[in-house]
Amino acid sequence: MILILYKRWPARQSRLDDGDARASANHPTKVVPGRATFPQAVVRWRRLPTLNGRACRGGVRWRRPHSALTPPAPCAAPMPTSQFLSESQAAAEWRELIAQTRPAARAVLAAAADEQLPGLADLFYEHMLADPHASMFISNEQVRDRLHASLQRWLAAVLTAAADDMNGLIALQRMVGDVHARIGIPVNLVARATRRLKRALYDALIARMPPSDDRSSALIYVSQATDIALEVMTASYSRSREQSAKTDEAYRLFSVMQNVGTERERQRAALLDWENAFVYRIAINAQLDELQKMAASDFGLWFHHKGQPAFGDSREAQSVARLIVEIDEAMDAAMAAAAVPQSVEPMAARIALLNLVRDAVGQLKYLLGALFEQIAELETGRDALTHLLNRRFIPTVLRREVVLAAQSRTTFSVLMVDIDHFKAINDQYGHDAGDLALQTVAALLVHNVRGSDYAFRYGGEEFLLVLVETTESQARTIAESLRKRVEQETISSKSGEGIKVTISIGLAMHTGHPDYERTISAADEALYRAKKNGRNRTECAF
Ligand SMILES: Nc1nc2c(ncn2[C@@H]2O[C@H](COP(=O)(O)OP(=O)(O)OP(=O)(O)O)[C@@H](O)[C@H]2O)c(=O)[nH]1
Repeated sequence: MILILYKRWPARQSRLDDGDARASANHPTKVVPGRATFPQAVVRWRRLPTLNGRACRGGVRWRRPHSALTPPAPCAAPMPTSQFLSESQAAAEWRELIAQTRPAARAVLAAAADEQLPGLADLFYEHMLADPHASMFISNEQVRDRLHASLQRWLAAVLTAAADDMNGLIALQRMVGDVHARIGIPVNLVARATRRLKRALYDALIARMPPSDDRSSALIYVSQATDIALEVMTASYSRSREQSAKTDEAYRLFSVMQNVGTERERQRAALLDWENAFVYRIAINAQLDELQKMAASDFGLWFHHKGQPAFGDSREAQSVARLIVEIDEAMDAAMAAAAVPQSVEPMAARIALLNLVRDAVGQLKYLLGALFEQIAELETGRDALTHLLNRRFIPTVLRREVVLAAQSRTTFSVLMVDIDHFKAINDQYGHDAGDLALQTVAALLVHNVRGSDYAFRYGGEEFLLVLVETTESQARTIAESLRKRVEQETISSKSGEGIKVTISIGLAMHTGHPDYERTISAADEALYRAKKNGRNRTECAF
């Protein structure tokens, strides 16, 4: 494992402490019906479970669910779970392994964990850094500063795992897999380096223990426990990679897709043409075998060759494919029935077919509309209200910026911006005024950063800015100038009232760590402090 683990979360007070209703599970953030809200923004601050006190000493903490950054695409085909051991199976297997491991073997493993870890971590990273692909992501300095200690913590957790600690242990493996996926460390490389690690551990145990049942038990534990850990990691790595591949692809489509509107009209018309021809032939009592199959129609061909690849493996696309097959099968069945003399009353069979086809085509029209709507959103790739970039592209952009920063030896900053007391603006002036405030702040943000920077709508009244190639002091200056610029603005409501808004900003620098989520988390923590310390201010994570 490259093991870029998260630092222990600082035990911080919950947003409940400052009387913030949105932090309360009993007071979930309101969603404005029919408004440009984000599904992710609905659950903005939530209680995260602890990793058995390891990852979160404070017991619980409140934070925005960053994992939602890579949105749970409703369209994503789930990873076939049978390919991977499920986490509960893995936990059960691990518990059983612990129960079967002899106490003396466990004691030796714990001692080995204590003594051997630094050497083992050296060996692991030596191997990793020899690989040109991995070394692109992990500089020696980073390994020394952060990753070395993370790997040691992981190895200690695996070697000294306790049965009652299983949820945390499994969650740890899942998190490592996710982090590897975000950074782009290939799973085969991790598996290879882990083999080296295992080999070294075997050697250490063999040197430490004479041949005995205890030694065998310790060796079996090392072998099986690392395998289970790796399997959980790999499953979560694969899911994350699949998801990010979809988002990258969406970004690519967003960049290159043209004429979605024209295509939508063309295919709607093709579907209608087919339906009209079908109804006409039924009406004139034409032979059923003269009817064109849906799969062979203009629409069917287009969907098979172009639509399906463009829409991906979404549920809607799968439903379209299924309906096309169902229509054609119903036509085959009706033809077969008509061919058998006196088997069915011919008119009844035709009417049954007509009803089925009309119903299926109705569904197809609806599904087609939904699919094109999704693609149209991709085409713009922008939030409809503010015209800022859609937050789903944050991982794609930040992954690239991490690589560019490493190549050019520069850094970038992340600003988490949140409008203060925005709910009060909605309440006092109405949601139209709230929308106008959002648009105004968004425009001010975009127009007061460089063209090379990125501005995303992150949640309801929250924005994320990425300032490329900026130093700490430049980022601080830009953040403050944005804050002041918004403070100076007066927004005119429809009723002519002047609305004043302020923003709070959390600022974090990319530190060279390849996991961009760390930077977002740091900016998020800083924003939390800015809110807590009075709002209309910038707080830095450094
Ligand atoms: N008008 C409008 N309101 C929105 C939109 N999206 C979210 N909101 C509202 O934004 C408000 C955010 O309120 P809170 O999360 O309590 O935050 P706040 O009032 O800004 O308080 P602080 O952030 O703590 O200063 C909620 O009332 C949401 O309903 C939108 O697209 N348009």
